[in-house]
Formats: sequence, structure tokens, C-alpha cells
Amino acid sequence: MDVTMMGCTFDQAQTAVPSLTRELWDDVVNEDRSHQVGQWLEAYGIVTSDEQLRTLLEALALMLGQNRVLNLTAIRDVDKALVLHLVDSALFAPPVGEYAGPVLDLGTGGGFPGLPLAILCPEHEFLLMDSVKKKVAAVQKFADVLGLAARVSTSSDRAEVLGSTMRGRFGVVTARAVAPTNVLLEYASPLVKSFGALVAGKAELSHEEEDQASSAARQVGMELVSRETLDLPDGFGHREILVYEKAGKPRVSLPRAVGMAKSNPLH
Ligand SMILES: C[S@@+](CC[C@H](N)C(=O)[O-])C[C@H]1O[C@@H](n2cnc3c(N)ncnc32)[C@H](O)[C@@H]1O
Repeated sequence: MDVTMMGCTFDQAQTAVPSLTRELWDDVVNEDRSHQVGQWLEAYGIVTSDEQLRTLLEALALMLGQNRVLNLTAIRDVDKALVLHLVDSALFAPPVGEYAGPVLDLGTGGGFPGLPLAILCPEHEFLLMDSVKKKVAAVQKFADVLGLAARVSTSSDRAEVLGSTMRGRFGVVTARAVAPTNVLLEYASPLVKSFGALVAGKAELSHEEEDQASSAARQVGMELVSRETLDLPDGFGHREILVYEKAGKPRVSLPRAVGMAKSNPLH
């Protein structure tokens, strides 16, 4: 898709999201913010066009506007949201770009990291999925008004259900703040194709979570191929970006019944 086709005006954005005010839009979508985000991303080797930067800011403004009437995020402060939603989501882009095929953002919530990734990775198609229907409807509205509808669709479903209905369809599954890593591995394994990947972002990975993830990975045919620790800008802490590849066959029959991955996790 031609990235110059992305983006929208304030009037289009407000038609889609009536709770979005001009004041909030102007606070988020402006040259200073665009320059700042561009510099931050460049420091991670993520090169962006002006169009992509502006569309990232528009996506954030839409989400923050919608958040006034629908609980999508606890982060309401624009400075924080720039780092914790846009930059944090963008950190997934380099590993996602290494895999061909459609991307599933599992537990997308208000569209993160899926929406920023759709803006940053124009070669990929995206399915943004969450079990909460209202969130998914809002995210589809954002994608449509941003001109991303040709490459971005949504699904209100549970990961365990898609594991059967969309088995092996995805080159990459992304997930941020959805579940412990062993649970994510179980969700992702049936969804990714051979040598596809799960890309997971974590604020903190304890030794216990790491051990449980290693054991779960072996059981579901996934293998850790990359683990990178990156500092967020402005002292917002660090992120672990974990990449697991589907390297073998699961030893357990997947997906298990809805809820089992969480209530009786593999470890
Ligand atoms: C804390 S929110 C994170 C949202 C978003 N990924 C982000 O980083 O802002 C976790 C989301 O995962 C969704 N979720 C959790 N388990 C899920 C499952 N098994 N299938 C689909 N969605 C799930 C929840 O509905 C929720 O919206």
C-alpha cells in the first residue's frame, strides 16, 4: 500500500470519534511532537516518513479521544502516551519486519501495538484482535478513518478460538501486556505458520516467568531466537522484546479449551 494514502483531517477524526476535541487533537498532532517521535524512533534505527509520524500521532489522538467515553487506556497524559503507547509499540517493528505474512495483534485493547505497527510496516496485513467487542469496534473505526482499512481488519474473539479457526495463518503474532509469556506461547503456537514468530514486549521478565516460558516453549514447539533489552526515552524504564519462532511441532494438542492456558498453564 502507498503510505502517502494514510492519515486524516481533524474533521474526519471527529466524525469517527465525536468525543475527540480540537484542543486534544492540536496537543497531540503537531510538528513538535512529530519531530520528537521521529528522533526517538531514529535512535532505535526505525526510519519513518513525515506521513507515518503524523499518522502515528493521529492514531494516538483518536485513541485518547475515544478513551474519554470508553476505557481503552489508563495513560491519559499525552507525554506519557507518546512513549508508553507509540514508542513502546514501535519497538516491535524491527522484528515484525523480519517475517513475511499477516500479523495478528493478540489482545490489542485500544490498538497497541497493532495500529502503530500497521502504520510502520506498510508491507504487512494486520488482524487486530481482542475478546472485548467494544474495544475492537473502536479500533476498526480508527483504522478506517486513518485510511488503513485495506490492510487492517479486526476480530472480537478469544485467542484460543482463533487458534482453531485461523490455524497457521500468521507470519507473526504480537502481544503486549496480555498474559504471562508461557500463556502467550500457548496462544501463539497454533496461530503462526512454520518458522513464523511470536513477538512479545515485556516490562519485567522475572526468572520464574522466564523458566516457565522456556518449558512452555518446548511443549508448544516454539524456540526463543532473540531477546533484546531496550531503554525507553525520558526515563520510562526498559522493555524486553522477546522473539520466539515456531521451530517444531507441539507436544500437546492445541488450542486447549478456552481458559485452560490461564487456569492450568503449561510450565
Ligand atoms: C492490558 S490490555 C493490553 C492492551 C494492549 N495490548 C496494550 O498494550 O495497550 C490486555 C488485553 O488483552 C485482551 N485479552 C486477554 N486475554 C485474551 C484472550 N485470550 N483473547 C483475546 N483477548 C485477550 C483483554 O481483553 C485486554 O483488552
